[in-house]
Amino acid sequence: MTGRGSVNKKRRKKRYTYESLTETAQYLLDRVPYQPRIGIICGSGMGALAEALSEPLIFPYEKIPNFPVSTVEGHVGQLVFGYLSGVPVVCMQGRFHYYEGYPLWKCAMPVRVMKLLGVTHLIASNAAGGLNKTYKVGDVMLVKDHINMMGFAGNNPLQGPNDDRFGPRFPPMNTAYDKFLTQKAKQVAVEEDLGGMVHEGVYTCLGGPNFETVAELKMLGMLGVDAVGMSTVHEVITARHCGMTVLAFSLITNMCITDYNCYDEANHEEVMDVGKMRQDVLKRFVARIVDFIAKEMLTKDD
Ligand SMILES: O=P(O)(O)O[C@@H]1C[C@H](O)[C@@H](CO)O1
Ligand SMILES: Nc1nc2[nH]cnc2c(=O)[nH]1
Repeated sequence: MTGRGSVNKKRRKKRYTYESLTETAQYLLDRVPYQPRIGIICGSGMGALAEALSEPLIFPYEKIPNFPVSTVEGHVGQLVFGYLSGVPVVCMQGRFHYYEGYPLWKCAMPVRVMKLLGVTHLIASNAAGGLNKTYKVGDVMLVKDHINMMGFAGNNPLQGPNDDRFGPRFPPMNTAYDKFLTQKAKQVAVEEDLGGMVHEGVYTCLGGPNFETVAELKMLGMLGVDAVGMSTVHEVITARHCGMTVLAFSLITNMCITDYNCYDEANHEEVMDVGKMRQDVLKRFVARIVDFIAKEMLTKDD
């Protein structure tokens, strides 16, 4: 390969360093008059979560040094800083997926940037297919654990040289999802009248972009998976590696089809429609959780 092609290939492969990520964070800190403490990642169709922020400062990904760009419909592709429940937060309105052609370390890169910005708590949302038969479209599943399917095949966002300034070579993952915060989120859900629609379950991320076959879904069900998606796991691993406290939830946007006699098909339009349908209730839900983190958890970290 010669000329532009080889230059692009080198760029794609070049890993971020602590220094290059610091440069990205510094670019943002030079333009934002505060440090966000809570990071929020919007799932497919859930970009409206960022619209709840007051005094928004918006940075399109293509303008941020070293940032990848969003290529998926329903992921606007911008970082939004602002206040939610009076708390300074940063929100990813659009995330990166493996199927877009980005390696997992690149998909998870914004989490490390958040860390360098001062974020200590991450709220990651996603759209997912419901595999647990008791779930319904529009329900919310608080993630209590994940199965890193891609990791089974050796694909992990922490693969490659470890930088101890972010975290240890061998991070534990049995406490990935904060129990205290998850319990509180459940309580908030009941108070917000989401009660019957909120579950706790196991999420898995597949590489995508295709939705699953019936046999694949049957297998995942046997493994104990409650909801299937194409994101979040690599972000959570990266966040836990650098010591962040994590809450994650899935919006169940479609039920997984495990019946060979059913001819319905999963599709991205439906995923986005359900995200829009639930956007107001999710905005309130996330705002309450941010309020709780600020009052009950941030002070302890200071
Ligand atoms: O970014 P998330 O995980 O919310 O997006 C899900 C997975 C695919 O990107 C897309 C499929 O419709 O929704
Ligand atoms: N892998 C996967 N991702 C999704 N995102 C939204 N729905 C689904 C689904 O059914 N499968």
